[in-house]
Amino acid sequence: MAETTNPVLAQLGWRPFFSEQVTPEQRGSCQPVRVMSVHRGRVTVSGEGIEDSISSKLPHGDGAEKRPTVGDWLLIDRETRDLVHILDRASLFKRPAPGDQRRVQLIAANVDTLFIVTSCDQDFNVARLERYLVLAGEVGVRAVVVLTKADLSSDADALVEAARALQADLQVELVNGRDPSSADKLARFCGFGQTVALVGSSGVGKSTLVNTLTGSTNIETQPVREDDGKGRHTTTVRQMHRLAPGLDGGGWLVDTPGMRELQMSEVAAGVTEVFDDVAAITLDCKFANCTHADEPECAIRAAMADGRLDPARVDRWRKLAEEDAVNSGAAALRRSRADKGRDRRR
Ligand SMILES: Nc1nc2c(ncn2[C@@H]2O[C@H](COP(=O)(O)OP(=O)(O)OP(=O)(O)O)[C@@H](O)[C@H]2O)c(=O)[nH]1
Ligand SMILES: [Zn+2]
Repeated sequence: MAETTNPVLAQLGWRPFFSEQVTPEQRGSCQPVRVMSVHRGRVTVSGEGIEDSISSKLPHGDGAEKRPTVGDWLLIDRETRDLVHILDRASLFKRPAPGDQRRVQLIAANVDTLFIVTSCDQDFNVARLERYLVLAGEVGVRAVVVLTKADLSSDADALVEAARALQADLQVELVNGRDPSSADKLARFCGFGQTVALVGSSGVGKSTLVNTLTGSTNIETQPVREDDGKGRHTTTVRQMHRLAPGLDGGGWLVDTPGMRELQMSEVAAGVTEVFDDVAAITLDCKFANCTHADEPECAIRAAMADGRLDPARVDRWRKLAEEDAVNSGAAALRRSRADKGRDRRR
């Protein structure tokens, strides 16, 4: 398809995964655009020769995942600019809708790399990093641990090692988020057509990093004027930021409140991926349903005893696996919340 070589689309992240989904009929009547931000009933989109706000209503079919979200690729009618189709997503961040656990809230689509941001000072926490790695594994994006505030720490190298030990071949970058030359270490993930997103606790330096990577002084003040479809102009905040041109012609950075708040939803696939070594050892337990507590011939206890497995790591694996089982039902989830509340009150 011609669009694969179109530089405007390529810069927006268009690639064979998307172009291959377009049928010959759609090629004639539709054009692909990427969602830059989402508002009530409307989305702002960018494509070849188009920067516009369009209705986010699909002609047929509804349901949670049938709504466009930030980062989505859409096919729109060349003439009417009506939304025709949402292309399958290469990756999708979602969570249970706040206040209604049965509904799904979409957060961002087609992210290539997730920056898991933590700082060298008080925030560094192995269990939290592991949770984010599980999330990245579940969504299917490449994870990069970004350790900020390198300039404030004297034992940063030890933290880098601790983070690297979490997963084979895990990328860990130590940066001073305020210093562009230091943040340049992240450039190889931010190149032409690439999309990155950040997660991490409050205060670890996400905004600082976003400002440095986009070459802007304040991301909060990048309004876009857009037509609300009724002839009025409203001012909204962009959710996909162009990365600094110095970073190889620019990729994209998704920064939305939903993304920042993201913790974990259901972690099924992810837990086994991050803890694949632990999962492999459980296969050697005598009983398939071993709880690794006091059963005879338990491979997990044996591995802890002879030093092959770190008991603290096994403990975290257990907690995540339990949470996983609980999360698989919304009712069960509410029960667990109630239990946790009760525990805290004890
Ligand atoms: N010395 C130093 N300070 C940093 C670095 N990164 C961030 N800071 C400072 O840490 C504080 C918090 O940084 P923010 O970028 O606001 O953190 P955040 O993660 O966006 O926090 P929320 O907006 O609450 O989510 C600010 O005072 C930053 O200037 C760094 O690499 N080195
Ligand atoms: Zn066992």
